[in-house]
Amino acid sequence: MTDDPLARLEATVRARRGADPASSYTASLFARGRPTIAQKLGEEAVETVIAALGPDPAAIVPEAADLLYHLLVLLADADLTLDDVRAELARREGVSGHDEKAGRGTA
Ligand SMILES: N=c1c2ncn([C@@H]3O[C@H](COP(=O)(O)OP(=O)(O)OP(=O)(O)O)[C@@H](O)[C@H]3O)c2ncn1[C@@H]1O[C@H](COP(=O)(O)O)[C@@H](O)[C@H]1O
Repeated sequence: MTDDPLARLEATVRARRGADPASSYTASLFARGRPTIAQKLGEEAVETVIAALGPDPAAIVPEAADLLYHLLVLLADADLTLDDVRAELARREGVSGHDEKAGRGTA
């Protein structure tokens, strides 16, 4: 078991795929499908933006947690993992910002 709560949450979310929707909010999201999952992610992104524009920076934290949770659900629904995202971030480390924006990054 990892010490990283985000990695533990990823494993829990992935384990909810195919579970009884009545037993778990995560399973109910998978049952509702990709459009609903994407919509929920968008809503949580907006709530994070609203918190960011408010007076209390600490209010961003719970919204960011909701956002990350729903991103993990989306990744799992697409059979993708945080390691896929880490690999993309690592790839970008070797690409200049200009080339990346122009879509000329090296693979
Ligand atoms: N981290 C989260 C987490 N973050 C946010 N949420 C849920 O995301 C929902 C977002 O709130 P909304 O008001 O937008 O949604 P809602 O009105 O409740 O429901 P809908 O709009 O989707 O119908 C809330 O129901 C939150 O409980 C989460 N639900 C579960 N987890 C974790 O996921 C794991 C699996 O949980 P279960 O699916 O409950 O087994 C556990 O580790 C949980 O801690």
